[in-house]
Amino acid sequence: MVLIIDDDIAVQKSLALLLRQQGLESDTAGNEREALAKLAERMPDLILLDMNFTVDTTGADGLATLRRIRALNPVVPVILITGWATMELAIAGMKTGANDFIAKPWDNQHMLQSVKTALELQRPPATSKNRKQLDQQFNFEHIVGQDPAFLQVLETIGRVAATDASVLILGESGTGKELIAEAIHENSRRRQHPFVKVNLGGISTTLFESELFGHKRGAFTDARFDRKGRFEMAHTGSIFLDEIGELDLTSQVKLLRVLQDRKFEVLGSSQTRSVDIRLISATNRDLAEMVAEGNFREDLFYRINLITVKLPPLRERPGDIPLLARFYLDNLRELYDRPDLEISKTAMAWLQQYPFPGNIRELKNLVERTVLITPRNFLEVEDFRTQLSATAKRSGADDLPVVGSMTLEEMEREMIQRALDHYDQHITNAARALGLTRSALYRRLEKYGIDFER
Ligand SMILES: Nc1ncnc2c1ncn2[C@@H]1O[C@H](COP(=O)(O)OP(=O)(O)OP(=O)(O)O)[C@@H](O)[C@H]1O
Repeated sequence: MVLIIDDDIAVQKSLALLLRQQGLESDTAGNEREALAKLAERMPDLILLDMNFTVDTTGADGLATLRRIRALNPVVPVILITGWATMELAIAGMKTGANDFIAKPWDNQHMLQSVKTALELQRPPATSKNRKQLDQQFNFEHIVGQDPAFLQVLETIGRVAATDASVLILGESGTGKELIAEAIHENSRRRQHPFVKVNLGGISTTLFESELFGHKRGAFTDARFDRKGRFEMAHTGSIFLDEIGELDLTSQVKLLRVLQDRKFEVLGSSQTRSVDIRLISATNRDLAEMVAEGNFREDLFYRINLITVKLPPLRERPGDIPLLARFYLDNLRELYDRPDLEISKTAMAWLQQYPFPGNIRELKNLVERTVLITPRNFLEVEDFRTQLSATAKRSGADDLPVVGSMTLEEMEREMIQRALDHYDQHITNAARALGLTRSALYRRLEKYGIDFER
């Protein structure tokens, strides 16, 4: 049963009808006293609480009611309904332990999505499963790992995949955030629909709107054709916003608006469009710290992280290193038709103690490079070590310009240009060769004003 707390009878009725159409029973309360009496009688499965449910539009009563509900029951899911004007109250409500918030006027589909998600997530998480059990239940193909902390991640994403909950994936560069985002989509009921990836690190403020919302021909000087935005492409599917921590404050407001209302306008068109998406985002930045410093909007933070998943760095799960190394070796055996490829025991132990600052991506590259360069099939410690030091040596002292002839910045610019030329302007490859994330490379391209072909 869902308890609707609102003094507006029209709101009570329309919410009750919406829920009934989905087979959900509901009850209503017009004020706090009535609500608390009903809660004492029977605890509902979910509460919908209007933050402005008295004539006093400060909404302070909604917050006070939420506190009382939490004192009575710390776990019953509560979704706040709030006007744009009282958004800070919704944020205060999230801190007080609300599960989600919806802005008025709400979109019915978005409301139901939030209700169903809260109800589904309420089920107690299963006890820790081993990898085999997880594989029987979910599709985690191409994902290697059985370290307990990593299995916990797989268990969480398996459980939340079926809901429409927004998921925020945190982790250092190369820990597999994109792979995990894909797995969430693949295990969701949206799997037959698009999975659209957007790298927010590479998008300037001016490009942001046209990239995400699309534009009409003539919307601005360079808009020679109509362009479909990423949100529209992701309709009925999932949208993956990578490097969300790189987004500037202006773009954050625009993103919040569409996530809140599930509505947006194509640039150059006055028509409002509705969109049905599941949001997955990722970053290697400390978003909570960015919120504290005022560099990331708190309301956006709460909007994107109904569920947070933290991927452990590879050095914290050394037990997975041999599994990953063998996985990549198997792929290479097939790819290069070298069935006898093998990693010696000592080499495996050596790999296991290496800290891999670049995480899984670095391990993958190291295995690939070593296989390519080494003519023998039996790979020893020396073969791996040579590859590591070869990378280090390429920037070795002998080849460096004379002190005073170049600044560090000039060298950086030069190196970036060389990497782009070497890889025919392929950003991902150039970034990898430079040991940067794509977004870090984009930032530098902008900083140095280097032209590149997208
Ligand atoms: N558990 C895993 N099993 C197998 N391969 C993995 C695993 N995790 C990551 N990888 C591989 O490592 C590489 C890096 O992963 P991914 O791009 O998902 O990392 P990321 O955290 O999104 O990195 P960045 O923050 O730099 O964008 C990819 O080639 C991916 O396929």
